Amino acid sequence: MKSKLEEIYASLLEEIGENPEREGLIKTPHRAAEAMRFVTRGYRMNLEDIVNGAIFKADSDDMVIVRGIEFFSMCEHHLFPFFGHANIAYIPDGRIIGLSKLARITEMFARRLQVQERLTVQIAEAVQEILKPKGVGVVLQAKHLCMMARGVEKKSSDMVTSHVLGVFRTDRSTRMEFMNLLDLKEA
Ligand SMILES: Nc1nc2c(ncn2[C@@H]2O[C@H](COP(=O)(O)OP(=O)(O)OP(=O)(O)O)[C@@H](O)[C@H]2O)c(=O)[nH]1
Ligand SMILES: [Zn+2]
Repeated sequence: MKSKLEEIYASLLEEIGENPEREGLIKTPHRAAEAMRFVTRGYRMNLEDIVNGAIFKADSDDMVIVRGIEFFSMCEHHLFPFFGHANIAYIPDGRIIGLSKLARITEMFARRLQVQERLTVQIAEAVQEILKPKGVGVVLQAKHLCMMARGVEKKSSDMVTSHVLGVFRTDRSTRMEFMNLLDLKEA
């Protein structure tokens, strides 16, 4: 039986003037539905499950930065992808988090309909909530297909957003250390 999403994609094909019965398109509603479920799977994830207790005691209070975490998200205005890299830093307060978990947190929020600004804030707040560090800084750099492939058609533009919490907000030198350690070239 066809899922609701498959039926919607079949109607969409008809609506744009295509024949959903032609050979190349027979399985398209099924594939498109699967793809849409994949790029929105973040709605079916939660923070506790993905962090899975991977928080460890540590004495250090030196800045930890994970740079260049790839992400793919979906612009909530056009349902077009935007994609790029996330950079996440924190200052530990007795605890550190498993390295992969910062990428998983990014994935959980990226795989939803988003605007880049909110994605940035949600990642920062999730790290703050689960780890309770002295501060968190997040910088995202991304290219938006809605701006490259349609609309104003600016292919080389990208968007940089940041959100900082705790000492990254109150202490300028911490913030500067973070920004200086980033290597923002191409999204
Ligand atoms: N701030 C922000 N804007 C976004 C993001 N993704 C897409 N947009 C913008 O959302 C806006 C929607 O504008 P509208 O005028 O309602 O829609 P539109 O007619 O399709 O706009 P154009 O893209 O200018 O053709 C556009 O300016 C997009 O570039 C995002 O992550 N953050
Ligand atoms: Zn868009």
